Amino acid sequence: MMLSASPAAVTRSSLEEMLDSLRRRDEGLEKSKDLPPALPARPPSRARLPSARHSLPTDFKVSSHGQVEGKVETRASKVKGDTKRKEKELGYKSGSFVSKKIRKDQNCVDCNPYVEENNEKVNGPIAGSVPRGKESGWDDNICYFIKKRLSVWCRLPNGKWDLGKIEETLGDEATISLLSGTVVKVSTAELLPANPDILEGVDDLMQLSYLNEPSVLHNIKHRYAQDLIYSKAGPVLIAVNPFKEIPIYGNEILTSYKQKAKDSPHVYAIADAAYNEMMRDEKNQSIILSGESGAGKTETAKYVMQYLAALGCGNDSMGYEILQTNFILQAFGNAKTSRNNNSSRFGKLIEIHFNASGKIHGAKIQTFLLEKSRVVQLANDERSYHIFYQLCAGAPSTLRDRLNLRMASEYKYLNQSECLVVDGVDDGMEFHKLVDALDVVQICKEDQEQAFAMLAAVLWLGNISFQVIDNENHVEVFTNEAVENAARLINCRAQDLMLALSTHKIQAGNDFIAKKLTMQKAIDRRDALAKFIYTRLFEWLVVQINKSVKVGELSTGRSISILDIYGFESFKNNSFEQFCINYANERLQQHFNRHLFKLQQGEYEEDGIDWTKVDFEDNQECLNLFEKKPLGLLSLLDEESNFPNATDLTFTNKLKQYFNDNPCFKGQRGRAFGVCHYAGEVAYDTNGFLEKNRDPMHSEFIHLLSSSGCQLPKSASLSCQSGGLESSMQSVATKLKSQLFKLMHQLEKTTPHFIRCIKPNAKQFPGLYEDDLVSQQLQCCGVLEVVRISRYGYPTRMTHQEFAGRYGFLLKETNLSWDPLSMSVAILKKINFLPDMYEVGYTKVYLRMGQIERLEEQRKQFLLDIVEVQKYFRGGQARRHFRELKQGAVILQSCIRGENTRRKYNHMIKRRTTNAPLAVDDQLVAALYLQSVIRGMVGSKAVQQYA
Ligand SMILES: Nc1ncnc2c1ncn2[C@@H]1O[C@H](COP(=O)(O)OP(=O)(O)OP(=O)(O)O)[C@@H](O)[C@H]1O
Repeated sequence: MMLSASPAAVTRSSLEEMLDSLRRRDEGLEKSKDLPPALPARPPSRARLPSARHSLPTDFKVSSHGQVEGKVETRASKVKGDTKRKEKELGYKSGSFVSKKIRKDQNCVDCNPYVEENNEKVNGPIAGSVPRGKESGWDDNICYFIKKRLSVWCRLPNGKWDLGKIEETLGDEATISLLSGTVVKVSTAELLPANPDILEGVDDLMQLSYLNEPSVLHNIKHRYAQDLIYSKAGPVLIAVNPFKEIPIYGNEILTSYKQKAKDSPHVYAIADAAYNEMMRDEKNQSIILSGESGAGKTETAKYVMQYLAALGCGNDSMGYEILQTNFILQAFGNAKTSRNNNSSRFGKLIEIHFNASGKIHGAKIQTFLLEKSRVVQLANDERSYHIFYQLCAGAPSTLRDRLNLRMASEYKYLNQSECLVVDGVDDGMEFHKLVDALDVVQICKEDQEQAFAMLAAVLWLGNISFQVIDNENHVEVFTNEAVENAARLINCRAQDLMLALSTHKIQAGNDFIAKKLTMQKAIDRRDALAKFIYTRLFEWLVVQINKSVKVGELSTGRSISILDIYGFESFKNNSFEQFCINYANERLQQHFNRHLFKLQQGEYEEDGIDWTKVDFEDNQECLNLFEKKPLGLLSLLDEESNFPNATDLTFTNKLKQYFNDNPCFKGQRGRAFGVCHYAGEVAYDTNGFLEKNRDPMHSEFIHLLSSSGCQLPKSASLSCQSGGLESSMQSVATKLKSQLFKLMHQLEKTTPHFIRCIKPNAKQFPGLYEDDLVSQQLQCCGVLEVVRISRYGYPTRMTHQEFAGRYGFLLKETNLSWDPLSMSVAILKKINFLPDMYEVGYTKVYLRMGQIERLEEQRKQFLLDIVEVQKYFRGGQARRHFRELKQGAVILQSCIRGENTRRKYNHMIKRRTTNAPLAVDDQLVAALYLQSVIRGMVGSKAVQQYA
């Protein structure tokens, strides 16, 4: 279908008539509104229709797919000047929580994973985003509050917000009596309106009349104090970590969300929404968890999976198997850090696939960049991966003997940080649970034992030491049980292992000669082998799990992906690992921004919706700092890593030279530099950056492992030699970047659902809510802006084709000549939506939060009514059919009986003509014959009458 319109059309089409009448109705409704003066006015009725306010461009066309063809001038360009002026007039002011950072020309074309798909949409309208005129109403509101002496939030000199009542004002100074009884004098600029008591602790921040930093913080705090850890910020679920068990999970609660008996914010509700949307639209969904380290992402992801497993429990064992994979990956990929006792040290995307009837029929797990250095090097008070401690504490004696296993305290890789246990965790018990989980995902006992042998080999490698043998600090391996055990577990000759650890092969002509390594190089070599074995073991495990949970062909259009990556980290000393983790978080933040701010607002403008932009903290500039080619942190890091004489210091100096003027970069003394991330500034020490980025794959290792008599190390080396060779040549940073780009492409094909996990305190204590910490996290994820966009925005967007197709039958009369846009308008008119609740764009219908449910409800009811009518109709039809059959049967029977009797009669007549005497029987038969003939005649007469 092609639709074109000309603003200059003289005759009014029926569509225009309809649009006008709809607008007149909306205006009528609007006038009747009686809003209290003190509350900020709802956005004035914006149920505008394109023809009423925006003339369609002359070359405007809608394709059959509902896409705008031709150039549509965006409203942004038209209103930009106006709004700037308006902003000035209204004295728009950005508070700390709603700080604005708008940057132009921020997308680096060759560094953007989205560029191919929608460059114009993302870059175009947003670059010059305009502050909202509407939100500047704070000033007016506070004047009203001051006049009426109402409750206000007041920022004290220490920066904290407190609730109080305005006693009096003198010029720009207000005297406030705080709830504690203290009276303070502050500038009126430090006051913000407080919400009425009735709005205390609302489920959804969208319900707050006054949306400001202290109100949001207070609302979440109030709920947290009552163990209500979940709140909504429009479409985003906010989950505050309780750091204690609370009875809000389990089968009973799960069932009430499943049956829609409960609808308060909950992780189950998000999972339910994703599931229903997937089943309704046959579109892949994603649930994206973000938040700082220790904020609760992994725990929340587990509850999502638990819910989905319960919903899609067609193949019971599959749901259970998928849940068990969590346990295995946590054992091998999580560790105690100073911020979180169970911190994920890898990123994970799990796709759960469903069949047409909504039952789980398989899954696929992808992991990203495991933190390798943790295997060999630990910060104080931190642990290596849980699995090492679990194995040492829980392995049964037979296994211990076979692996020559000792206590964790006897291994240097584990005892260096002097932290061997985690409070409240029994590693021995965890080991048994792990073995059960490995059984569930069908990893055979033989493979399990090989995996444990590799772990033990890593531990023994750490105990290998070297002795200096000459003046040049060249070393040899110190022969002790560590070498023997490590070699035995890898299943290679001890001599070969010693050579691989202490020598470097150099080609001389056609021969190779072994050159002794120096002490540091040998230690690095040993650690590199341990890291290599561990990472290959981790990868092998993921492959085995995937084999186990994959069932046949994975479906398209019916999957839910759950993304849980390591949270943003900022320590006192931040190294290459934090650099990578924080870069990954920047990418994820951009995905969040893109979906909740950029795409949505861009779409409104393109589609002619009357929309005033909400600004947000865009992290594109920081991403550019990382990704830009050739001058970005990652490119320069790669360049220096390939340069033989480069050092960490030359790398840092290069950064300082190139990025001196970049506002996201902060040059620091020596080998340090800082990056202004979306979540705050982080100082990185580049010590070890180049080596960690190169992550060299020594040929000696491949040689050593491929000679192993065990399958697992052998296959690890083979995978490196074949398919993995190219990727093993890539630097860590490049690998991470391409993994993240691939991930973003994948996520782009899904409908995202966001969960923002918040860490209420750094001590991991239950019940402790630190305002500053929470405020900073909410600020990072732009909670206020999300709520604002949601409050005034339209989460449901459907093309006119889809809308007309789905709801067109609700119209009593339709005109076949109507195009989908006319149908959409007619439907909206019929449904009687409030004026604020929808917008009609050039290509789509836009509905506010909650409206689609209303429409769906009406659709459902209508369908039920139709079924009811159909039921009566079909019943009547079936009854009539039955009667017809019955009558037919009677007629048929009477005909057959008549025929039979006629035959008998003829037979009797024949006997009479031959003068044969009539027997008594024959007399009886004759009487019966006469009777039946008469009955037959009466019956057919009745039937004829009835028919
Ligand atoms: N809903 C919850 N109920 C009870 N405790 C929780 C909940 N969410 C998190 N926790 C507690 O907080 C700890 C940290 O949570 P989690 O490991 O999920 O954080 P994370 O955000 O994944 O951190 P990282 O990025 O370091 O992996 C958990 O080990 C658990 O003790």
